[in-house]
Amino acid sequence: MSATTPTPEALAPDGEARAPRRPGWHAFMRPLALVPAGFLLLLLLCALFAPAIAPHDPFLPSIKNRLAPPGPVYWLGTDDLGRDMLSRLIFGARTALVASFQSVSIGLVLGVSIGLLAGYVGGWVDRAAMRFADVMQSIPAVLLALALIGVLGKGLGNAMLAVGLIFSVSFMRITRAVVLAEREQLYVDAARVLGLPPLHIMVRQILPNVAGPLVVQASIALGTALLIEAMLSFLGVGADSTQVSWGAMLETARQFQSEQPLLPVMPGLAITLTVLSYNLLGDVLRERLLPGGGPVARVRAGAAAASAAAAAAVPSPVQPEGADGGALLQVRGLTVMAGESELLSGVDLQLRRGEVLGLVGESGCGKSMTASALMGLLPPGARIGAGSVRLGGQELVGLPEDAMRQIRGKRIGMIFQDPNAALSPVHTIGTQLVDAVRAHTKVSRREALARAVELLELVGVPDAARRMNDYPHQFSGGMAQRVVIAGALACKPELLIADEPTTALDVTIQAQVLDLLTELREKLGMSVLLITHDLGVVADLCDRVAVMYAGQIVETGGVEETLTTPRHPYTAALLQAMPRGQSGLRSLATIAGRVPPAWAWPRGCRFHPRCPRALPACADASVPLEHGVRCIRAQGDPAPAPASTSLETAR
Ligand SMILES: Nc1ncnc2c1ncn2[C@@H]1O[C@H](COP(=O)(O)OP(=O)(O)OP(=O)(O)O)[C@@H](O)[C@H]1O
Repeated sequence: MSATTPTPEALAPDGEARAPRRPGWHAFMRPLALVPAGFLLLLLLCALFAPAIAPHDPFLPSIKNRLAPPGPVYWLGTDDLGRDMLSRLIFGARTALVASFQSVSIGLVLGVSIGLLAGYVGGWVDRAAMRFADVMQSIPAVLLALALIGVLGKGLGNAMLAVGLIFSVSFMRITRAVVLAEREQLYVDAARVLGLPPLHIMVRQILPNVAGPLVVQASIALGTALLIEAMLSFLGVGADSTQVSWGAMLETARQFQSEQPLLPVMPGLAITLTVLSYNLLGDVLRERLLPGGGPVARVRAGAAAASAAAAAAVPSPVQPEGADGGALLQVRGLTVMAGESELLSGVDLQLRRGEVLGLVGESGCGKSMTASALMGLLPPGARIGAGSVRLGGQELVGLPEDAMRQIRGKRIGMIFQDPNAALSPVHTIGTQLVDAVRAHTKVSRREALARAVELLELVGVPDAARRMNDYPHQFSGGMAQRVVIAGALACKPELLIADEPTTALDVTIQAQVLDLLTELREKLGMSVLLITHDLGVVADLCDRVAVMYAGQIVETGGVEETLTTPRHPYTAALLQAMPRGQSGLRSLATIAGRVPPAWAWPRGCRFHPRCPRALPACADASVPLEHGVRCIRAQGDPAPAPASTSLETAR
């Protein structure tokens, strides 16, 4: 791999990735959608312009014309008090729409707020919300509405408040379910890594994903609300005599149906057609907006940015370095626990300014856990048991969350393995980069936009200004990773943690992204902690390497000496297990066995059960890391483990 100037990948010209096919808004051009949409539009117009449209005063009685059949003056006839049925229907549309929108809005505001909080915070808040929802849903909606009206008093406003409370339960459940799924997504981790506050993450990152299901549910709820309003007005606890309600018109019609059989037809039809229209429209929206056919439908196919962390537009002040000997990052004895298990045991790392340190090891060795501990973003259940993490002399372990949020993104940036998952699918790249820039920097939106374009240019995204308006799914994997890197650099962090930044990418693109990292490190002078499985990448990019096994650093040193004369048998085994271009059809060496789980780290040297050079003493007591190696043979006998190789071979 050569460190050449990054070029946009050839596989996807201009970085374009084709978006998955999905039904467009032309879905609304079908009769199934046009007819209900047209009907609802007509209703809306009636509601808005009722006084202008209605031919008569809907409240003006005319006893001499009572129960008149349809005719040239009263097109739809009159009711028992001689009031014009057509005018009452038109005014009834106003009541129906206001009441249903009012209750659905109440339901949405309440349900979405509680659902967001319950899903995101979890714990007792979630349990309390769910038990409350269970109780509410075990009672039939109309009974509950009647009970609430009993407490709140009669009247359409109270009736709709009651209905809104009932609806809030279903909105809450939907929101919570989506939040539970979304909060585990990498783009949410990415937002945390940026140092964005929880409210911002909930509202700006997660909430847009709930929009599709909510719109569908709301359209169905509008129909239900209208039915409940009609029912309550029919029972005499909804609309009063100053309002016209289709439900109340039906009640009157019931009483005088024997004298005027046409009386219930029009209000009945109005209710039926409106509810049907809401439901048909809900079906079209479902097809358009929900997974399997919608914009929110996991269109992650190629995004990657808002992730990383980063902050201030100017380099943040570095604390006095004191005893850290010029190191930017100094990790000492870092131990991470989950219950009784040690996931990391006394990890020591040191990273100088402008240096690239590779952290390597098999899957399950603790590389990502180390990165999470450095960022102060351990998964639930894991905690720091001991040790210290100093960044530019400032201790990070034990720092309050607010202070840590100022470090994340601002002084430490992070990029992730899967660029497609690291970006929010519902925001443009421009919005996400602007958020990244403004997370820690007080700049205007215009300045942040200019900086975002600069960042995209810096990471080699062609036609940067135009691409600001694109969504993540419109970027290829390599381009998406460039956007993620741009997000991570938004505030010029001193340290960039790159957690397997190329694993999810095509081989040809991997080289370009690695070249980009090399170039950026030279240009910006930042330190990089590069987590990888690939010793070839380490040989290419890193100055020093730390080899990790079973939650411990087992060997650390300069890249050249460590990869050419490994001293720990595990490093030697990793090198032997590397595929080499010139090896022809030679079968690949593997390391026998697998990394044990954290609760079963072996006694003594943790690698001894898999080590070809193990001595009986290796199982006796744990081995300290001395002179950069954690092996009693290497410490007693300076001869390297048998895997000497040249750096060129490693590459
Ligand atoms: N949330 C968690 N709770 C408890 N143990 C965990 C948790 N996450 C990871 N572990 C354990 O911690 C150890 C280290 O895992 P980690 O993900 O850091 O390994 P890794 O080297 O980064 O692997 P990979 O390369 O696959 O990402 C493993 O034994 C893993 O099972």
